Amino acid sequence: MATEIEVLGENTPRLSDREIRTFEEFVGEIRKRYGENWGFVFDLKDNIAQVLRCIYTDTHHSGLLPMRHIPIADNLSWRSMALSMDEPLFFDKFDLDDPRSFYLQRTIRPRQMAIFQVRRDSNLGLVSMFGLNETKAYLSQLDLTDIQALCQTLLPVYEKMVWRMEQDVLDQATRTIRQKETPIFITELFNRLLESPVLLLRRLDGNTYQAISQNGLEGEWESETLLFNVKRDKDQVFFLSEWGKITTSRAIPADQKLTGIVFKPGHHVLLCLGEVRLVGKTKDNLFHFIEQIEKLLQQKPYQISTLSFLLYLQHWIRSQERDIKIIFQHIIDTLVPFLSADYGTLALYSRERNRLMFVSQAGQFSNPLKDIPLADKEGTPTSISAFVASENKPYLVSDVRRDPYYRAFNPSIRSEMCAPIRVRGEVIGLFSVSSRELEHFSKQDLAKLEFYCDQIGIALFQAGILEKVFTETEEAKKLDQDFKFGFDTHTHAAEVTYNFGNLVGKPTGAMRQTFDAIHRINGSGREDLNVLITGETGSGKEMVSFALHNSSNRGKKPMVVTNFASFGGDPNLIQSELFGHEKGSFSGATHRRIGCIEQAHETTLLIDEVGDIVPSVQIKLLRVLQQGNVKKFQRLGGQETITSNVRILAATHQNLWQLVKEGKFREDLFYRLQTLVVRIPPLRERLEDIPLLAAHFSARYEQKVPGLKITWSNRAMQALEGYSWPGNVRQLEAVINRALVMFAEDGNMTEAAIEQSLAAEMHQRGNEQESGVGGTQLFRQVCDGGPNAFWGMVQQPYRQHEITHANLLALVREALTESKGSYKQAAAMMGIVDKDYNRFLDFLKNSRAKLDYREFRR
Ligand SMILES: Nc1ncnc2c1ncn2[C@@H]1O[C@H](COP(=O)(O)OP(=O)(O)OP(=O)(O)O)[C@@H](O)[C@H]1O
Repeated sequence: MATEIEVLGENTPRLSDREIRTFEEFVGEIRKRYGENWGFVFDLKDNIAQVLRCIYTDTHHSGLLPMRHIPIADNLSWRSMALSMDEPLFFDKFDLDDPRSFYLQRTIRPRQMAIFQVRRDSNLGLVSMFGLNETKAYLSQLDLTDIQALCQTLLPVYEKMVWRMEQDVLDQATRTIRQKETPIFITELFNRLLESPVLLLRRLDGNTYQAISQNGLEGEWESETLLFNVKRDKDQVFFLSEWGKITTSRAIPADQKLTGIVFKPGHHVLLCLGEVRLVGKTKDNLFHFIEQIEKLLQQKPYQISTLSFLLYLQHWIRSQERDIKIIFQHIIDTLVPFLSADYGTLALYSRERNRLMFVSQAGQFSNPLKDIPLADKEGTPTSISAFVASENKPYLVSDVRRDPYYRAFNPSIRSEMCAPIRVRGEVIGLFSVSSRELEHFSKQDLAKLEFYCDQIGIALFQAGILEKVFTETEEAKKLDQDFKFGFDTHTHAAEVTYNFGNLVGKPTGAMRQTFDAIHRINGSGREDLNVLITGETGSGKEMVSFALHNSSNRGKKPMVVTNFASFGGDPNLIQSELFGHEKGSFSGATHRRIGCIEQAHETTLLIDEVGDIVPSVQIKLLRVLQQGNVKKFQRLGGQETITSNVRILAATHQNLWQLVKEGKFREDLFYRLQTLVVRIPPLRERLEDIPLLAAHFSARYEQKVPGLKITWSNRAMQALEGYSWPGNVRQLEAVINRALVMFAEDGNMTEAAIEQSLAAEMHQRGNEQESGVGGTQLFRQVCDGGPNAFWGMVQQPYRQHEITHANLLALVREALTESKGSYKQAAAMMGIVDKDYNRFLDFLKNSRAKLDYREFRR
């Protein structure tokens, strides 16, 4: 018998001749093998509307199907049931009176029914077979397996159809959303989703409602007054159990039940006319929509917002845009807020390399986008995403601190979920989202995430840009290698090549220009150019120098650092520091000394606080800087010409131009240094970096205290973000460390711990300004500290910037006050033994802390 095929349903996409032929061949093959008496129905799963759409049936048996679509829900119908199963569903003696047969017309009485799944990862649709002849039709278990396999030949058509159908719905909705006001869009959307006429009402007061939009309803439904009782079912759905007074220009058809959904917290009511059953995924989706809509409707004027997430997702994927990074960024930007997550990442999985490439991120945090292997040497997954990639299953983590695969990058993250993006069953990527809240995501959220990932997979496949994804990401990865800013706190630290050292900063934030500058300088390969690094004290100038040095050809040798702030403006000392001196070249020059330019042969020299070099030495430095990398000079008091191949970097916290204007800095040297400038913004201009820095310092601290796991409360982080940080990153580090040592119990960083540490900080800074009180305290501590306490309690912390110059001055002032101007006695009080007395004086001199003793002789 010739097979005729009919397309059913208005919203069903049209089929090409080739697709029709595929179905015909399938039907022909089954009839050939199993007899002529089979009728067929082909259903497709519509993810957006959450219904089964009948796409074909053979004409002969078209009476089997009603035109309306079947909601996908357990036990609602045999077909929706079969959709949720892995195995074919088979009835030898089919019972037409079972309520689950509701969607089959009673005019035809099939004896047998078999429903098969067409599946890739999840079921895309069904093939139903109805045996109409009592005697002939019979299928064995073996036959079922055979037919199930045969059904897979339809897979390409099903995949294409799913795609086209979604396109179609989304296209229409996208057009609507662009053209119309939100209420109209909402009613259209619900009308489409629920396949029921809908009415959107706004509460005026009490129980008076006004209709603001309607769809699928005939007649006018204006300014209605409505009384209704809502019934709340156990899952929080509100149904209208009874209409109050409602005026319409048309009567409500008697055979239609009325159902309503009340928006939470409820200034709006969406009424659906007809039988709307909310079950399974449909309900989840609707809830999500309802919440979004409620938010949307509260805004004035009504505006389009995240409600359209799916539409925009599809829109971006189907647009002419072929830059995968842009597409991914749009996907993730849309979905992260929609999933009420604080952060999300999208990674690609390269099977050949067995690595994950993180390509986009969105949300409140930022992490270097890395390329990491799937497992470490022991075979343990390197992250939650890696675990999901290897298992090919979604994964929900309610508390990341208890998860073996979680790798912290931000201390505020508490829960996470991740799902694979698959194309033809193979994992090609991972989408993970995280939150600051414990147990933030539910199983339903995970199901949603999986659903979105399925959409992304289908879309990428259909858009035919997957190959491009991989090649482009490889290229991007090469570029990213140079941009490996940031840090990593735990095990995959070894993975990161710190071309920029441990320089932490949000690549998209205020540090962007600094990173760009470093990147450009590194990329230029011009190591003969002078680089000046500017930034306030503690902002990270030394770290930037290390970043420049480490990534240069000279990076294998250690960088030499000199700081002129400690030379008290003494020209001999400064010159000697730079060029070295011969024995006896000036009083105190008891030995030959090798200067730092010479020490830095074949490596880099950082001249810190270059603004502190006195003008008489500036001219000599200028001559050196003019020479290119190979410097020729003589030691102080020497005749021999020394050659050193050195790259010089200079840093300053001062405004050099101001010094030029004041006559303290040579203009020619100023211009020479200005060739390339890397500016580091103060921390107060990049508060977005604080969470990253906090995580970085916490991780460092954790390494020092085995077993300690530091946790951050949101409010603690906010307290950090609320301070102005005059001492920049160094001060932040000090505040965090102090809070950890003194105020945080078991590593719990609370707001109180931060507040206390900040209070101590402010107290100390206040003392510094008064230059005295802090000194008294420090002096007492040193005196009580026993022999040699001075070196450990003062000299070392001063060098490490843990105590400031003002603190040191205050200490010396206090010591001299106590000793009435005697340095000898002051030294003894502070535990300095005789043989170290000169060392003590030298230290004070070099630190510009050797005060005139005469002031204290009273
Ligand atoms: N971007 C950053 N990432 C991580 N740590 C940083 C960063 N910037 C600064 N730090 C930390 O802050 C401290 C001060 O940094 P650094 O010594 O580089 O500042 P500086 O500008 O050279 O200070 P100064 O002007 O006092 O010499 C260091 O201990 C470093 O660990």
